[in-house]
Amino acid sequence: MAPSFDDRSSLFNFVVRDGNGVKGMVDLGLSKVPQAYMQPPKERIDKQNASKQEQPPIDLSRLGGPDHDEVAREIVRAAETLGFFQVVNHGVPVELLESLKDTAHNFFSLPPERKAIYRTEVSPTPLVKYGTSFVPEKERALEWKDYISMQYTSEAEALEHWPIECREVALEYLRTSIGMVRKLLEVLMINLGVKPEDSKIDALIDKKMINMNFYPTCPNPDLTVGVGRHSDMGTLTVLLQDGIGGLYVKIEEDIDFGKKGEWIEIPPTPGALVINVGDMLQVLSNGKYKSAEHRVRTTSTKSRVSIPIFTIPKPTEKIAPLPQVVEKDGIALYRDFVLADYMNNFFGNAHDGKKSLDFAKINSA
Ligand SMILES: O=C(O)CCC(=O)C(=O)O
Ligand SMILES: [Fe+2]
Repeated sequence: MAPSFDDRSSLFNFVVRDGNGVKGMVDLGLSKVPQAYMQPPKERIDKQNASKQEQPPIDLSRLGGPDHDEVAREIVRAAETLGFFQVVNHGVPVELLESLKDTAHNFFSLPPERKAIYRTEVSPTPLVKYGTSFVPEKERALEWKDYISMQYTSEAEALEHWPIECREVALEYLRTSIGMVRKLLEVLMINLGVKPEDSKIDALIDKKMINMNFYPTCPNPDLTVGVGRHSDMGTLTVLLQDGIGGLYVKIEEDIDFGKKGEWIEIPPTPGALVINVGDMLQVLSNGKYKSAEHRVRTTSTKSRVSIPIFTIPKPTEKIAPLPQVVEKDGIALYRDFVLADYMNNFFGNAHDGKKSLDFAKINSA
């Protein structure tokens, strides 16, 4: 018999503990969203009143050519304002983007038992984690999302431990994206006055995680969120979204295309990848680059997939605003800390906008 989804603990057991996910619940047939997923009014996403980001994607093939400086300025400006931009000619083959989306759909169509072997409590490897929502134990309202997360340590370990259904395409995505991430970081670091030889880019992207997010169709998209307001904790995120849309970013400060505090949709753009600044880059740049607050809407018509690569410094890395920037600014806005401590705090709490950065903020600043 189907469990009663009106009762939070039986819902929790079915969706979270037994690994059926939101997908398992939706597959049983739902005419309305269970209470556990209903967001308070201030967290709901008003689709009607949000505008779309209209900036064309940045063409990365122009880096290193005669237009290099102009493209570099576009990248810097995007990182300093919205903290989100799209790129094309990024070096990741367009056919691979299609395979990634198909792979994500195929993976989440597997029977629940096949996915549930990767639940944190039982996963045969610490590198792979399958789950739902973000931190279900701590959330007042759950997020309408299932995910599989794959941590990269080496090719050999990925080939051995990542789920067989996704390992080849996920690895190829990582291999072909990382060069682009390095180039973007080079541009962003040089703009901060850091010499390329001092920029320690490898240390900033030492840890890499690929997630496949699955947002099943939802009977009440107006009451739920796919992902609640958050910023990403790492350095830069590369994100592939499909054609459905629903990714919204909060405008940090007045810019040509919007006012501070408004939410703007990053429109799906065929062949493009989305890039966003994470908390670590905001700290390193002493607040110049914006780790943007973002969230995801659900849809009633089609399930959506998105596939982010999170680049993160080494867990033992000491993070602090770069001396070159602090010297210029005359003040440090963030204290120094060890990355692992920041991560524990980030993954130990429900999503709450940019509150994660309070961990490092110097309040008197
Ligand atoms: O699904 C999306 O478009 C964004 C997902 C996201 O923000 C995340 O996984 O951190
Ligand atoms: Fe995110």
